[in-house]
Amino acid sequence: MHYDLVVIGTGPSGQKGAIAAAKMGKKVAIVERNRKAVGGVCLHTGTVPSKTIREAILFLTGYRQKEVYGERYSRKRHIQMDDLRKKLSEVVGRERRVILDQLERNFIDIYDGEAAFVNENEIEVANKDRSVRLTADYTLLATGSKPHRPTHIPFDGETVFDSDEILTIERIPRSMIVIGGGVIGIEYGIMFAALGVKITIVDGQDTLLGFCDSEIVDHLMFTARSLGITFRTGESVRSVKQASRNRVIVELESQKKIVGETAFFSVGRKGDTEFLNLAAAGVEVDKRERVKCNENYETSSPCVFAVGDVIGFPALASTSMEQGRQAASRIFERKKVSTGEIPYGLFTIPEIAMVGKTEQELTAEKIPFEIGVSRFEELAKSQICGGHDGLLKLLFHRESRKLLGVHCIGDTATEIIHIGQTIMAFDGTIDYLANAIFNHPTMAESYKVAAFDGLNRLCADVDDCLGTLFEDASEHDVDPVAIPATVVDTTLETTSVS
Ligand SMILES: Cc1cc2nc3c(=O)[nH]c(=O)nc-3n(C[C@H](O)[C@H](O)[C@H](O)COP(=O)(O)OP(=O)(O)OC[C@H]3O[C@@H](n4cnc5c(N)ncnc54)[C@H](O)[C@@H]3O)c2cc1C
Ligand SMILES: NC(=O)c1ccc[n+]([C@@H]2O[C@H](COP(=O)([O-])OP(=O)(O)OC[C@H]3O[C@@H](n4cnc5c(N)ncnc54)[C@H](O)[C@@H]3O)[C@@H](O)[C@H]2O)c1
Repeated sequence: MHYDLVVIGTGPSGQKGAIAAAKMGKKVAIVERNRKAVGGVCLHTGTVPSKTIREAILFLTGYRQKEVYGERYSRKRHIQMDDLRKKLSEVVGRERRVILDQLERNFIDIYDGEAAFVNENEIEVANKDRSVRLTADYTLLATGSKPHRPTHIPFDGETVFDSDEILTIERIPRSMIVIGGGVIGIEYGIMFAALGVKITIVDGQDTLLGFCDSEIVDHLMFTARSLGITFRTGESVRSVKQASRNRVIVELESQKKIVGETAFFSVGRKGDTEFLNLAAAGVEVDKRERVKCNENYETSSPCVFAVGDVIGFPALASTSMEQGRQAASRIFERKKVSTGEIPYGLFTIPEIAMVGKTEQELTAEKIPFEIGVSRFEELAKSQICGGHDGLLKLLFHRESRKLLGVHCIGDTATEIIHIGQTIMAFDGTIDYLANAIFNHPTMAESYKVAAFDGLNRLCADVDDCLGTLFEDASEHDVDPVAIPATVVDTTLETTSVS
């Protein structure tokens, strides 16, 4: 059978790439190892399971409500792994049906089996029952990634496990040594700490989550420590030994020994390219088995494009989807690839989200900026719902007042970050936020509070604050009537503080 496009992999990047090409009127096939795996790592072992389990933990432990009803409040005592997995099969089953339905109604042929190149225009798809050969003008590699599993680590799936296996462990351990404090290690580490598991996180780097704003990371570390997590940063692991079924000993190069019931290995991921016979198509990979490609998703073979985790950074479900769509329009419409600011969302407890530059980056680039902060404990919505722990931080240019970065920690951070993302996409200023009316009570109001805080700081720097705000209002094309209200608020607040 001949196709305009064969997509390998049904994760977010493959699905969206296949659908985009089908919408352009192309004949498209998509290949997945087996039909059960439709949806990819995202649906079966990555994003969706980890977030479903997180939600179950927050719900069953009554985490958010403890502030109101006291530390001993919980919805269920003696939570088991099966309680956490209860919702998972339902969520995964539904999502899988939605994906299959979307592919089918766009007339995309779905093949079950492991795909491997015969040459750059021919692919063999084999499962235990049969093997078929497909020919294609173009192939889109969307095969994703898998956990990096060093060979000297004694993985057994129950005492020493990776992020695929953590979903099937039989019972919640009393303690867990997390090796690798990247996004996966920290998300799962904090989740299990919220369940009362004693967590130690070991990482080779001195600073964790280095791409996030350091104030936000400090805030997260404070909360993590208050949940009993111990951090061992700047440490190398010498060995991991399984002393018995419920006892692991991790030895560090610094001679420290950490003893725990279990060890969770999360030291990064590698491209899922082992069985693709990429050499037959002339496609090159790097040392982590990721496909090498340029910014237009073109690989070293002119007929083969690659998207999603298999090409590495940023390796998110959100970016993977967009890469799939953009690759399809690059292949068939020769469109230039362009992406705006990428929002990051970390589903830690509390959650973290960011868009744009961090304070460290602006300082290094010598960009004159000011900060506006809103603390969630001051928001009515936060009082109503619980989850006071958090803040929103706006970074804006001192002269143009354009928003340069937004950093948030706390409940709904991953949702409300998109407000900042949109303002930045339209080159918006902090004045817009100070003047806009937000629904009350909402967490989104934190933008307005932070904007006022930012304007106050800017004001504190000039002699004639009132005059400056009026001048700036006309300069920045803001309704001048709205600005004095800010000033009145500012004066009152300043008076009450002094
Ligand atoms: C624990 C965890 C939590 C995560 N949380 C988040 C999050 O909160 N937010 C976020 O944005 N991202 C998150 N991610 C990342 C996200 O899951 C990935 O970025 C996303 O799944 C990548 O999508 P993809 O389309 O590249 O491939 P994948 O989802 O990896 O799918 C690839 C598919 O290709 C198939 N395949 C591979 N080789 C072949 C072959 N030879 N033949 C046939 N089929 C093949 C595989 O079976 C798989 O189904 C998380 C990842 C993990 C591991
Ligand atoms: N919310 C989200 O968006 C989300 C959630 C989970 C995963 N993800 C995606 O999954 C990807 C993979 O996550 P990850 O956490 O596995 O990888 P990662 O690359 O983010 O982190 C790996 C960590 O392991 C450490 N490390 C490596 N080797 C080590 C060793 N020998 N000893 C001690 N520490 C070591 C590194 O310093 C690093 O901090 C992420 O890059 C991200 O794109 C995203």
